[in-house]
Amino acid sequence: MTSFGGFGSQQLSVHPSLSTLIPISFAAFVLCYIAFNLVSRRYLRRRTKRFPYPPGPPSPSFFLGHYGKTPTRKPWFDYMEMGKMYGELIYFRSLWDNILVINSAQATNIIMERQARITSDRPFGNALDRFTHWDDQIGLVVYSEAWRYTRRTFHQNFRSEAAVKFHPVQIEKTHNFLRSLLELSESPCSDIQSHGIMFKSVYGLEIQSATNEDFPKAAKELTSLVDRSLLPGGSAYRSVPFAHLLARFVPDALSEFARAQKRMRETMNILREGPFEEAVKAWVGRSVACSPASDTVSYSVQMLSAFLLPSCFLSHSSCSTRLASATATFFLALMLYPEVQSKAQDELNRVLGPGRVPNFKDREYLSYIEAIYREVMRWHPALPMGFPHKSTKDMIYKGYLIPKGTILHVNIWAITHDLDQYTSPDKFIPERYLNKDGSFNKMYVNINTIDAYGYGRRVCVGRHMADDTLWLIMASVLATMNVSKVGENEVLDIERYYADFSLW
Ligand code: HEM
Repeated sequence: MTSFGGFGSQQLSVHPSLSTLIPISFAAFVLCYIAFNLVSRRYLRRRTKRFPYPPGPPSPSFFLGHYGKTPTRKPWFDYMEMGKMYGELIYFRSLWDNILVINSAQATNIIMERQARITSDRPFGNALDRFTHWDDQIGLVVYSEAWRYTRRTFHQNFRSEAAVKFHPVQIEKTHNFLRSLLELSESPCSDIQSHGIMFKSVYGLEIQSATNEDFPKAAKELTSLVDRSLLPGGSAYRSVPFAHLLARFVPDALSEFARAQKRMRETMNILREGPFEEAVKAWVGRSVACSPASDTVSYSVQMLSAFLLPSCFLSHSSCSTRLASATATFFLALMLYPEVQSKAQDELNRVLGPGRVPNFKDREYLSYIEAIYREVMRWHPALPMGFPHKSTKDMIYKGYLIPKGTILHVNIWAITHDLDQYTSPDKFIPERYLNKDGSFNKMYVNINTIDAYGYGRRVCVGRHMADDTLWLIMASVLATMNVSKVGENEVLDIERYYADFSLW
């Protein structure tokens, strides 16, 4: 009988070590998983004999689909361009995610609004999402009882009539913003002020204080991390099996992926715990100045039975970045279209008299300012590809099958720049929202006509507050100052600053 020793020494040289075996078996498992998914897709495709999938670009790789090949820099332009070849729907696969980009208002209305019952899920909720705590944020959480509960409470506090309680905070912060602009402060004013409105409205916190200025910084950082995953194909890597184990156990030095996911988890922790704890501390110690915001905090303390505020928090913070982005668009428009500014100031002088800063009661009398706000939202929508939705049932649209589980992206930019709907869509023309006599066209009164806020049951739940904030900022700036470019190179600088806000 061969001795273990002799055989063993031979064994060592022939068999791979454990450190080789682990990655090989991991790779084998991933390949089997992909193969299984592709075979089951092929089987499922039998259903499409009657109804084909919508058209889309041919897949560059059998296994990966378009993984790693989807556009990431201002992709809304690419999908608009592709629309010339494929039409209003563009369908493709990234790993095993079926992805549909919707380029038209009509398809959006039918798929996202009329079929909202089955298109309101989000493509998150897997193990990696749980690791990074994505799954407990209202904007990312799957369509579930938890989402319904959070959304209902959010809606109660932010619906049109309730959002009125934020007016004093909005006025205070907007006036601070005007002051800092007038003092020609070097600080990135609109960013700080919009974060200020969000933090003070919800938590009663002053972000200028040394103790909590980390929050807006963390919020901005997180937004940039999350935003890329919201693009078509941007989240396919998140459902790779064991990705969460890589993120959790692989040392940061060995993997950029693990480092980024851990950073995301830490940032999410700062944001979901910190501001709420500070607000409760301040509330208990009565050190928060009595403001309408305190109502929200005291209400939230009562509702603490669940994850309520922490789960809303990411959306608050990332959405203050949207406010900053819309404000930057407004300044860009004033610089590029001085005649718009003159017309708005004529209206303010006529309706309010010279020198008076407008307030919310004046809004209905200021049609041109209203039109400027609407045009800002159309011209450069702050989230041009919206947030991804996911379908929970098969559906048929114009003879095409959109299978259950498809990730749906509306190209908001394509809709707000559709030549059939808007003449010269790349130009900033507030008059498109006005009647011939200068009054505001009633067709656009409903806030739901603003595409920038998204669609269906996941439509932006903070839109009334955003709407009030942006209108007030725009009206107040126009009433108190002239915005113009100083030299020829200035526009370039401003555009870089603006690009920073819009992240892509
Ligand atoms: C210019 C300002 C803003 C824009 C353009 C904007 C846009 C959007 C969009 C496009 C979505 C995704 C809708 C969809 O899935 O179809 C969204 C979701 C959301 N927004 Fe906003 N938003 C803004 C400001 C705000 C503010 C100020 C708040 C909070 C007060 C807020 C809270 C939310 C929340 C919580 C969601 C997730 C809703 C859900 O998934 O059920 N947003 N927003």
